[in-house]
Amino acid sequence: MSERTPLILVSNRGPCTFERATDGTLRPRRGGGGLVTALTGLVHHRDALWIASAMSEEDAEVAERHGGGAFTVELDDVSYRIRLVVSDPTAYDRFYNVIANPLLWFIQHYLWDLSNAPEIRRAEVEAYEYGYRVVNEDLAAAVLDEARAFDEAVVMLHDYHLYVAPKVIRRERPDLFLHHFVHIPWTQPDAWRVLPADIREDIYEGVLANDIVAFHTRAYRRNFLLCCHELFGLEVDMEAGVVRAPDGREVWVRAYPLPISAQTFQRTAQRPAVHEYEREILRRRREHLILRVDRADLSKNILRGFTAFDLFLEQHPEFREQVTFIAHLIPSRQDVPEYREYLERIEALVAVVNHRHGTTDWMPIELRLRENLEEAIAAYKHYDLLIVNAIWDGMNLIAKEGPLVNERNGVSLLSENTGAHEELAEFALSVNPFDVQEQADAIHRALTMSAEERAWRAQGLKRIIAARDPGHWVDDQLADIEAKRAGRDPLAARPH
Ligand SMILES: O=P(O)(O)OC[C@H]1O[C@@H](O)[C@H](O)[C@@H](O)[C@@H]1O
Repeated sequence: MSERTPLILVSNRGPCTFERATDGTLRPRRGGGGLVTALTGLVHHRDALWIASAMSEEDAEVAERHGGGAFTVELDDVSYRIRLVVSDPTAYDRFYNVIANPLLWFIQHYLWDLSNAPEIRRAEVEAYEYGYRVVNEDLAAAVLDEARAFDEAVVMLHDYHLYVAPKVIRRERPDLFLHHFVHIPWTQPDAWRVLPADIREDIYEGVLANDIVAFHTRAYRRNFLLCCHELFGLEVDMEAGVVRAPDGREVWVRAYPLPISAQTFQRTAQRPAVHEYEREILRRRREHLILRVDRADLSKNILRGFTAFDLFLEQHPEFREQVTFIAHLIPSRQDVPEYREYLERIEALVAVVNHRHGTTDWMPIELRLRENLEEAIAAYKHYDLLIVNAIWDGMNLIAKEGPLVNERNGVSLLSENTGAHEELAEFALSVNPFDVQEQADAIHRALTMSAEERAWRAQGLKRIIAARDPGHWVDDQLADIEAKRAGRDPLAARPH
């Protein structure tokens, strides 16, 4: 693919949201989450226009000021060319708070089993029709508008918010190359049966309108192929990773595990604000420091993590007053009732554990409910144990960021259901996210591990994490785009 082939990125959340400063001006603030990190790697690598939803009134105001067109934003030394798309607020609310989160997010993290899945009523069907589809059509319209200037372009769509947009784009512009990266797990066929058949079909038709569908791991890639075959009887080649779409086109299905940028992250870890927070941690730390950093999301399995810690303290009372568990939790999606309740349950459980084991001058769990990158990085540097016990997680970048900058040969407790586990299993302590006793035992093992084993594990993790950067991730995808455009055989392209 030529360096000059225009690249259009599309995602619901853009690189920043706008906030009103005290002087009344609108200032960009970097968006959180793995997706923004991943796409920033892409923007670093290639000139690209990034189309995203206006997620707040302030975003909409900025979009309006630019006449709905593209503009440039400078953020943390990166220059982004973005276009914010304003959708009808009611449609957007249905799209984000009824369909994308929770419905699709829950299905794709197995957060329901089929006995406690939600009732689908007219409200959900209408939210799909008049919310999810509408926002997808709005974003697709912006892509078509931007692509009008080009004879050819590659459109890279991202995540579960945009499953329908590709078919809207393809209908108008079959010549554009459509590549869709799904950053969250793809679950097995039965999980998708929660959706009414016509919605399920609409979603798969949408995703299969792409030329390439991409995931972080081979397991999600396999699940997607299985779904195409079992739910829709489509012809799939599991080995080559190819599915024949209903209209006869070949769709490639690929896995590209997302790396972090070691260089950029290490630079961020040297900011003066990080050093300031480190001093505070060093002043207050006990013998052992356990850390977790997560969005307060049900998929992150935060309650079971605290229960495991509770068990550990009960079974190993000699560790009381010796260990502190800092939990940096970023409140997220608070307009969705399940998320609000989850946060309440987290706070209640922390109060119980602290009450049960705490003493007058020791609080076992310290809950930090805020987003503060520098504070979190300071804690990364000084943990003895990092807990990542997600029920399911597309990749989980915390599992990579923490070990990269940690300075104490800290151990990683890592759920076997995270995408990162495919790469890091050898050097982490793998756990089953449901098995709280196993997690309690792993906490004990980590805190009593020999210095040699800790060093061996920590160095192994650092080596794997630093070996690849987002440039490789982007190059692999661009190489496959090139191969497919050139009509090459999928098996002859690089192995997946
Ligand atoms: O709802 P939000 O805050 O935009 O978060 C969405 C993102 O959440 C992140 O946790 C996921 O890794 C991304 O895949 C996803 O796009």
